[in-house]
Amino acid sequence: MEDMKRAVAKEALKYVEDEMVIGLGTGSTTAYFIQFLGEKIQKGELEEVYGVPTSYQAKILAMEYGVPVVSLDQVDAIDIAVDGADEVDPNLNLIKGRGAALTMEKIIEYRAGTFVVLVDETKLVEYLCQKMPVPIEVIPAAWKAILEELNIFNAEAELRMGKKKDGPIVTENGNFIIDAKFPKIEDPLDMEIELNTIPGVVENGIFADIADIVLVGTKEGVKKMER
Ligand SMILES: O=C[C@H](O)[C@H](O)[C@H](O)COP(=O)(O)O
Repeated sequence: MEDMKRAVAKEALKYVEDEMVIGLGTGSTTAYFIQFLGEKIQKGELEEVYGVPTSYQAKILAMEYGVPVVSLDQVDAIDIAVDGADEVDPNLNLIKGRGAALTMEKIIEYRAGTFVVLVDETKLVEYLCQKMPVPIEVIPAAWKAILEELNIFNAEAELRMGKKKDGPIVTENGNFIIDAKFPKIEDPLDMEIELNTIPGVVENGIFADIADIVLVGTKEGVKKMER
């Protein structure tokens, strides 16, 4: 599994050129990309490249490996964004947010000239929500009302609890996460928009029609899916 993650991360470097502003995703797969990117910059093989992190994890890794970091409000445009995903359907719609960074990820990746997604083959599904729930970032005061509202969609939904923290996890924006397992998402774009109309929802982890390229790590090597 780690070999597949490393392989897709290496492949993603081929899309990076001098003077690019790069959206730096969150998660274990993108961590390799940030590492390899930093190593290339340190060797002088890439120049004038800047990273816009989607989370503290991405920022800390970028600092550790020597990728110059800038914030979204310091750049005019993002040339490319690179990030992992929890599920990818045949039309390159995604579920993201296992790491609770979905809101900043979507803000940055929506704006990227090219959005490259890095996954291993276990993330490929026939339809969204086949295996993974949709993470939904919510305003803390609204969590219970939103949980109840999700019953309309027949979702099995729960508040995400901390592992090394008592009580719910708190996102980098100061919000809670609800993980909602829907029976089957027939129309990802429709569902993405509908969930965001619920008052108190900040953003949800369906990324419909955003990914341009998906690099899939398989036992036979890296495969490319493109829209
Ligand atoms: O919030 C986290 C992100 O959406 C991650 O990019 C996603 O969960 C994939 O992470 P990983 O590469 O560790 O499977």
